[in-house]
Amino acid sequence: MKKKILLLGSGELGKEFVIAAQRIGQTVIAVDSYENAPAMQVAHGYEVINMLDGDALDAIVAKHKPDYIVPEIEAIRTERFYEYEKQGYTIVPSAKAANYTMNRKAIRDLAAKDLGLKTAKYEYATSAKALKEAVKYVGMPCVVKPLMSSSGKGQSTIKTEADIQKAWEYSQEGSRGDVAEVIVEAFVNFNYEITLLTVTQRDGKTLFCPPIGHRQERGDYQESWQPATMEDIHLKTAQDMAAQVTEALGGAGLWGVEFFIADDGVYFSELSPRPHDTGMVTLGNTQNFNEFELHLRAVLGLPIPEITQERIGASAVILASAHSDNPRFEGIETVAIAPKSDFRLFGKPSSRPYRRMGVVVAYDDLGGDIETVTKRAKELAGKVRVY
Ligand SMILES: Nc1ncnc2c1ncn2[C@@H]1O[C@H](COP(=O)(O)OP(=O)(O)OP(=O)(O)O)[C@@H](O)[C@H]1O
Ligand SMILES: NCC(=O)N[C@@H]1O[C@H](COP(=O)([O-])[O-])[C@@H](O)[C@H]1O
Ligand SMILES: [Mg+2]
Repeated sequence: MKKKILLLGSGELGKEFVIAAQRIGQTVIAVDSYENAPAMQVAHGYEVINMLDGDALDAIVAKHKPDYIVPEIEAIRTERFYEYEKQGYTIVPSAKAANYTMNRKAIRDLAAKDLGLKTAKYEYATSAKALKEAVKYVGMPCVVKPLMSSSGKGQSTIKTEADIQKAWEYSQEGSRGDVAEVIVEAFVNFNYEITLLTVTQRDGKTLFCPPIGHRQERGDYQESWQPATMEDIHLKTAQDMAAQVTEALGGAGLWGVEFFIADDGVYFSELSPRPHDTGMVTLGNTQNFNEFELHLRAVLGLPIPEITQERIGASAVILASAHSDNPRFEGIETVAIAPKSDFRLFGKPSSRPYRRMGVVVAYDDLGGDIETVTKRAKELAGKVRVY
């Protein structure tokens, strides 16, 4: 069962996935747009290409003939995946899943229109003028996001009409790919938000991890914790929605399905067809298998007997404060000496303000206090300076 995996995207999430794959003897070729990306540092081989360039993608697929193609980022010419699937390649989780989730329009229309799931009221716009109309339709406050982006890039909130032009310009700076369109969503005044890690398997059985709570700033996650305290009825609703969306997209793998929980119920937000950044909390061994190991098992078609919560935990991000081509880390000792805590530094070769460079995980026994653990993770991460 030695398989070759072509990993498209080589950030921190890919790196942990490669480590999980290495541990059971799989071969991984890591791909990204720059050299020495985190996952490349632990893979068997690497390729540096622009993954939005379909011809460049075709060339490396033909060169490596992988058993599995595993997307890791949101900037890939995923239209080509349908062709690879026809040629007999396995795309993880499936060509449709990777293609639909790459573009907010495809996945939102599938969830809201085809499946009838509850989402924020939304509209699309292709110009500043159209944005103005769209804002009128969804109402203020509302959130603007490029159709192709992630980690909050190009995302802003419109509170008054004066914000509209700025929001359009900002969205165009943060957009990946050649798509100039944005989605405008009514602001959901949620009480809390969660990621529901969902595992679809080749045998058809879908498994759920305990829900992960998280807090976001600038559209990017700051802390996550597991388990999130939530009402059973909301969890059940979220699980039903996650099962529906993942089934409609098809394929085997781990998915990060995002929900907002508000007074009027559970809203589907979006999903990643791969390990989720907020799921890095599982690196604190909060579960019997972390999210990367689960993804790998599902990809390889290895059985997963059960998913159990082994302890409670939290993660908090370590962000850079400056641009550097040789980032330095200060304060790691403070984290290292703290009990029931651990950290990862991703090894990104350069930094820029707010770039995620590492993560602190803190944990406690089942029955411990999740708020205390989260506070500890956050305080420890705050002791690290990257510049
Ligand atoms: N309609 C909304 N109402 C309220 N808050 C929102 C809305 N849309 C997004 N947010 C906030 O912004 C965060 C990031 O949004 P979203 O997940 O859509 O962006 P993203 O760029 O895809 O991020 P990532 O790639 O990290 O998942 C959400 O987790 C939530 O906190
Ligand atoms: N929310 C998506 C997410 O967290 N993706 C993770 O961030 C990396 C890009 O980081 P970079 O922008 O610092 O290169 C991606 O490669 C992936 O691991
Ligand atoms: Mg998100």
